[in-house]
Parts: sequence; structure tokens; C-alpha cells
Amino acid sequence: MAKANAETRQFEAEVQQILQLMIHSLYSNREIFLRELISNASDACDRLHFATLKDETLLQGEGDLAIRISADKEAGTVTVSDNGIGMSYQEVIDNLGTIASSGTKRFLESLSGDERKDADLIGQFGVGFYSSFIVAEQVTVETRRADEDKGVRWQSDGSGEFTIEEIERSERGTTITLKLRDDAEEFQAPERLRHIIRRYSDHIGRPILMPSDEEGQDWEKVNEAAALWTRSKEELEDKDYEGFYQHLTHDPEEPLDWTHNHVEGRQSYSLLMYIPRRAPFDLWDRERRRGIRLYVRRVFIMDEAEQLMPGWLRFVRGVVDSADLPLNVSREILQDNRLVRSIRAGAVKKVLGLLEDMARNRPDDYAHFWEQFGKVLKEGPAEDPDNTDRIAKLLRFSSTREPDGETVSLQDYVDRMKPDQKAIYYVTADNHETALNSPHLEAFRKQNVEVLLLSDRVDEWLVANLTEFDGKPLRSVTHGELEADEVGDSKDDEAKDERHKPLLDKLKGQLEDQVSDVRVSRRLVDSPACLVAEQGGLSLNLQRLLKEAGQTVPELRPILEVNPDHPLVRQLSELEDEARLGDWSQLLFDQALLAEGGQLADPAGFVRRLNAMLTGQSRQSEQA
Ligand SMILES: Nc1ncnc2c1ncn2[C@@H]1O[C@H](COP(=O)(O)OP(=O)(O)OP(=O)(O)O)[C@@H](O)[C@H]1O
Repeated sequence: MAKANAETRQFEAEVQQILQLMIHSLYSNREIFLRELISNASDACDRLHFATLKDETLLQGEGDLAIRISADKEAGTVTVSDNGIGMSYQEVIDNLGTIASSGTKRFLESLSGDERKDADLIGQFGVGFYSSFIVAEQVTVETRRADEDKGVRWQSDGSGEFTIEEIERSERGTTITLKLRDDAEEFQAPERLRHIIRRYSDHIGRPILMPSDEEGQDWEKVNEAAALWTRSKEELEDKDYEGFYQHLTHDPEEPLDWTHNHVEGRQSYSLLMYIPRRAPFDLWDRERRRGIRLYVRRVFIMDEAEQLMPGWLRFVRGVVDSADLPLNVSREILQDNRLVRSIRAGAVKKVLGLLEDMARNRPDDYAHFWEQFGKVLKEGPAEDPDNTDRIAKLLRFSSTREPDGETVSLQDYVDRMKPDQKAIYYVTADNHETALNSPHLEAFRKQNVEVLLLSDRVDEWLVANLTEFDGKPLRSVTHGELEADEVGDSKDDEAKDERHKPLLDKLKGQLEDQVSDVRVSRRLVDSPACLVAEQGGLSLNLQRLLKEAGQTVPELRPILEVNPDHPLVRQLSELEDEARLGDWSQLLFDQALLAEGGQLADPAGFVRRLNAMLTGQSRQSEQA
């Protein structure tokens, strides 16, 4: 594959796009280029270290892995060098000419064209190596892979193409030389470089060295060079944790919170986990691998070890360093490993503790967290029955008492339940407005009984798995028959049903293909009718969601409940004309369906019947 002569190649079109965007949007924060290069160099050392576990000869006698940074005033350059794994010819092409990561591809797809917004977004991906071009008019990379004889030189001015050629290079690893732009001269000053290194890269586990004298013969260590998570909490400051978070995630924002623990016992491991401030835009992408970075006794093993964090905490970022896992652990082994399960259980408990603490002591931060990640947390009870009670306490809902925003906890709800109230009531709907205006709530409103308003897709899944809280059952207001005392109804209901039997029979006759039953409602005050699902059956909302998702749903006919005190229903009960009775019954059913967010089977028919009714005629009398 290697070529003897230099060849010129084009950047992938997307790289050019990224370069443009970056040079313009990151101008105010140019110094991050150094952080990105150090981060790559440190990863390269980690990867070499990992590779030498299998093949010691890769070290070739040079075992002290380090990152060297120096400036040359005369040449106007800054050089970042590492003796890590290095790159082969093909790897240079793949890594430094294209956008290899699918995440970055998706980022490009999501560009809005609004520079401000896009600049915000770009930070989520880590602009990596290409950030060199913020300060450099020319970048030269010389590298040799630890297991190859020949080296490679890559060079570009960032304007559209690069050259690549084979070279002789005795040292293993990578040297990146930036020819600084005129307006970036400040980065030649060693003090400036030192300052940036301490600021952004102090937590890097490898030594970062700079020349200690003018001649550049002796090198001295500039950073702390102990992996941050191995250090004790007492000696670390917020800015250390924040710097490490940046290294780990490339998130331009500071984390919302973190938890750092050293666990000793049957197993020993260190955990450092962060809650980001903002959800990544691909949080809902099921293909996207998540999880945290795994180290074994300080040796980097893998990124995004999804086995270490359950799906319902997929927004958590961080590091686990285990003292007990074998160094040759693979993703497959992680799948089903007792140690991993117990680390994950420990990690989950720490995150839950962190969130509980935030909810209690920093309600504003928690509200922010909930807004960003609440929907993900709602997957918890289904995925993790063991932790359901703790997760349930962290949930927040909108309710008929507090309809603006999701602010009500189940504990708040239970604390203000009426003394004789038996259940925690909720309504699910396709959207908040539909839930809030649902006719099913009328009797509850009248009796001042609070009802939770659920309108996220995941809510149906949540309530299927969260059936009680604090000993109180969760009960849907659109399911089953309400008992008289649930809504403070009088006791003469039986008689009421009897009295209205002729009406109910009429409606049943007209709508027999569409409903499974018709009965007098205890839910309604102002509306003439509503639809109800069988107790324990699928809600109409869930049936719709499943159909949208392409699943086959058994044809479940709802129950029509009517409000016999409503003028419309009263008039209907007096109708004799079969055709008008048919139209009115259908209208009653259709409007009940609309009110709870359903779709009409025959919208044109609905409009025609409605118009006929509004003009005081029925189809029959028009024809006559
Ligand atoms: N010093 C280096 N030694 C060896 N490989 C490197 C070095 N610098 C970059 N690379 C390779 O080039 C790839 C691209 O680097 P780049 O900084 O653009 O993205 P990244 O590091 O993969 O992503 P991110 O910055 O988001 O973590 C790296 O994944 C790595 O494989």
C-alpha cells in the first residue's frame, strides 16, 4: 500500500466543510487546539500500552510513554510529539483525510446553516485533529506505527488537499508540527503553552514534557500526570474535574454534576461519572453506542463500554477503572460477566444517589436535568425493576394542579392526596393539551382530585411497569369503571343506569360495530360522552402508538360512556327517527374519539353530520 513518491489527495468534502466551520466559529477559543492534540497523543500512548500487553517487543526499549511539546521561535512552529502507537500509511489517509466517525457524519447532516447554532453543535463532537488549522497555516504530521518499518509524512494547509509520502523515521509514534499563522504568534511563548497545558490537560495520565532550557536538551514535566480518577477527592478541585470531563467528552459546556468514588471490598474499582448539562442530539439514536470508558489497573481498555451503564442512564459519561477484570477483557466477555454486573450495579447506585442529592438540595439543577434527560429516566422501571422505587421518586410530572411544566413528584402527589383517595390517578394522551383537556378529568376536577398528565411516548411504557408508589396503585382515568366514591358520586347509580337503559340500548344498537358497551359515566360533568378502555386493557393512546410503530394490535373496541345530564344526550334520548338517531349516535362517538386524540374512520361523514345538525336538519329531512 505504501507509496515511494509524495501523492496529493483531496480531503473528503465533509472535512472541508468542518474546517471552514471550525476556523470561523472557534476563533475566540483558539487555544483548545493544544488540548485536542494532547488528547490524541495521550490516547496513542494508551493504545500502545494496551498493545504491548500482548506483544512486548513493540516497546523497542523505549518504555517511558510521554508527550513532548516545544516551540521554535525562528521557524514559527509548535510541535507536539508522542511515542505512542503511531499510524500506518493507510491509517493516516483514513484518519486525517476523511471523517471516519459516524457521529460526525450525523453532525454534518444536522447542520442548520445558522453559524451560531452549528458552532455550538460542533463542540459536541470534538473537533479533534482538525482544530490545528485554527492556529496553523500549515500542518505536518510525521508518524511511524510501532509495528512497521517505514514512516509517513502528511502535510496540508487545510484548504482542500493534503500530500502524503513514505519517509524514513527511526522513532516510533507521531510528531505534529504546526506552522503558526501570523495572528497566532502568541502560541510560541513557552509560558503560554505551559499555562494552556495546566489549564486543560493537567489530568492527563501521561507526562507532558517541555524543554527546561533554551537549548531544548532537558525536558521537564509540566502536568500532574496521574490519571485523575486515581487521585483522592480531597486533592481535586472542581476545575480539575471539569477539565477531565472536557477531555473525555469534548462537551463545550461544563458538566451539571459528577460523582467520584473508590470502592474497596470483594471488588475494587474507581468510578468517576458525570451528568452532562445538555442532552446530545442523538440521544434517541438506538444504533449509537453508549456507556463509559473502561480501564483495568490504569490501562485503557475501551471506550463506550455499554455494559457498564444501563440504557436508562445512557447519558452518563465517565470512567470505570477495575482492579479485578482481566486485561484482555473484550466486549463479548463484558456481555456476561459477574464482575461487570456488580460494577454496573454499583455505578447505578452512585448515579441514583447523585440525582437524589441534586433533587433534594439543588432543585433548579434538578429541574434542568429533568428537562434534558427525564424521558430517558422514565425507561428505568421497565429495564431495572430492582431500582424502580428509587427511580420512581426521581420522576416528575405535570398534573391538573401544576399543568405548566413537569414539577410534581409522586411523593408530592401522595402527600396531598385526599384522605379517602385510593389511587394515584393519571391520564395518558398523545400531547399535553389533549391530556389537559381530556373529558375524562371532569369529575376529578369537580371533586378536586389531582390527576397526573402524561403525554410522552415513553409514559405508556412507564405506567405499564410502575404500578404503585408508596403502597398506592397508579390508576388510569381512562380505564375501567370508576367506583362511586372515587369521584364522590351519590349512591343512586344503579337506579340511574336502570333509568337510562332505553337510551343505552338505543346507542348500543346504533354503534354495535364500534363499541363493546355503552354505559352511564361517572367521569363526565360538562362533556356529553367519552371513550374508556377495559380495566387492564391497552389504552386507546397506546393502541395508536403501537399501530404507528407498525405493530399489529388486536381490534379492541372501547366502551362509550355518556353523560345523561348533558342536553345533547337528553335530546338524543328523545329522538324517534332512526336515521337521525344513527347520525347523532355517530356524532357522539366521533367527538368522544376526537377529544381523546383519536382519528376518525370517516372524517367527511363527521363533517356532513355535523353540518346537518348545525343547520337543524338531518340528511333524511333534506332529501324529503
Ligand atoms: N498522535 C496520534 N497518534 C496516533 N493516532 C492519532 C494521533 N492523532 C490522531 N490520530 C488518529 O486520528 C484519528 C482522528 O483524530 P481526531 O482528533 O480527528 O478525532 P478523534 O480523536 O478520533 O475524535 P475525538 O477528538 O472526538 O476523540 C484518531 O482517532 C486517531 O486514530
